[in-house]
Amino acid sequence: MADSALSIRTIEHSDLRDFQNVLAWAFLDDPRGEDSKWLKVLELERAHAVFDGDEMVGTAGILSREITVPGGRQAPVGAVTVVTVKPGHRRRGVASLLMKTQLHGMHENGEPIAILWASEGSIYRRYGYGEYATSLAMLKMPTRMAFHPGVHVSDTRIRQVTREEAMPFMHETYERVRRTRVGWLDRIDGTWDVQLADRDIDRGGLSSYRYALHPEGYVVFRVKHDGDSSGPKSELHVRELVCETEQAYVDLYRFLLDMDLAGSISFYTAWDDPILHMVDNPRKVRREDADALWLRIVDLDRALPLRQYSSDVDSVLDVEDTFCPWNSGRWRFTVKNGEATVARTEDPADVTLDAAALGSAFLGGARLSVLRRAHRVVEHTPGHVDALTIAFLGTHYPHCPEVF
Ligand SMILES: CC(=O)SCCNC(=O)CCNC(=O)[C@H](O)C(C)(C)COP(=O)(O)OP(=O)(O)OC[C@H]1O[C@@H](n2cnc3c(N)ncnc32)[C@H](O)[C@@H]1OP(=O)(O)O
Repeated sequence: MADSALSIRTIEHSDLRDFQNVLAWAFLDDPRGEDSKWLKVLELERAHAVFDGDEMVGTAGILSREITVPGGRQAPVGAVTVVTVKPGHRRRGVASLLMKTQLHGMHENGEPIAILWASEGSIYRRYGYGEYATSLAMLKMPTRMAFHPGVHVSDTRIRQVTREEAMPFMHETYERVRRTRVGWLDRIDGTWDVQLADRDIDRGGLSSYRYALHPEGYVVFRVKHDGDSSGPKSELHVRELVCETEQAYVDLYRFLLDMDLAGSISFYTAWDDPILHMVDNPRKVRREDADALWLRIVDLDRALPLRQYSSDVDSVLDVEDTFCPWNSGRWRFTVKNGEATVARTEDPADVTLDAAALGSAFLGGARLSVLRRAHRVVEHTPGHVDALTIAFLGTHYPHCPEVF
């Protein structure tokens, strides 16, 4: 429950200095004033601040984006960002007030889905966000690994070019590719500036970005220079690898693996990145998994029909949602030929689950059958959880390649 001394409103241009100070201090960062890269994408009319009297003590923003959902469709999504509370004002309901204002506002605007990257794993489930809506694999591999004999590398020439030369091609390629990848987002010019920010302060001690183009894809990476008397062993840190064809993916990986003076490659990539099956010795690829997007179904009856499903089902879902109570209660969820309809019903429930569980499963990330084993989903009619699990799964794991 929020402290009654608190008030909340959207921000104006004159609030930006305080807004940036609060978020910098909350993230243990240096305030950057006008230099903050987040200014390039912040939508003032969707950014909220909480005040204790005249003092700004909390911030949060929503970015109006589009996400690719199963079936290759695009759905509007509120990308929640810069949720911060000034040190000294925590644990008195500031973040909860921000979350409630955002989600109720999205409901009134008819925006069906919210997504975020969580700074800590214990914050967002209470607000109905589901973990592992998309996952990440953090891969580290030695260069010069051979491919499995069946992997064909083409003789296409890959060109390393300047940022200015690369940008137009990258914009066009990304725009086509993101429409085919579940979990990928659209980008405006400001998004590119944030995602590929390349000032000294953005580099974390690594080199500036390098850009390499293939006719059907591109790779962006930084270099961490390293080496000793045994020879050079610089690290290539891949920022994004975006390809329209599988051949380009193979060719660009080969380009990186064959880079002279480099000893290893690191890449935060899709959970099911095919590289593990491309190389001759998959154990040489060290892999650590992490949650990526957390997803919140804001309006269940608007959100569920937005995507396509893998098989037919007909189940009554009893949904628990105290934070967004308009979703609570029983819904008949029917899929025919991949298309879903959702309607209120008085029929008995086949499955009970909460909003966060539904959010985890929505893109085909977490499996409802696994959530049942975790006691997050309860089956009342045998067979329904398995049927729903299969309906929600896609051919690939969902993946979101950018942190916003
Ligand atoms: C999408 C993003 O922007 S992710 C970035 C999130 N921001 C940060 O990590 C910056 C540093 N942290 C902060 O600014 C703050 O601690 C926040 C935003 C995480 C939480 O703000 P607060 O105003 O303290 O949260 P609030 O008081 O509303 O807490 C609500 C509940 O969540 C719990 N909670 C809040 N933060 C945390 C946390 N980091 N770990 C565990 N529990 C937490 C509270 O204990 C409380 O639980 P209760 O309802 O059972 O009493």
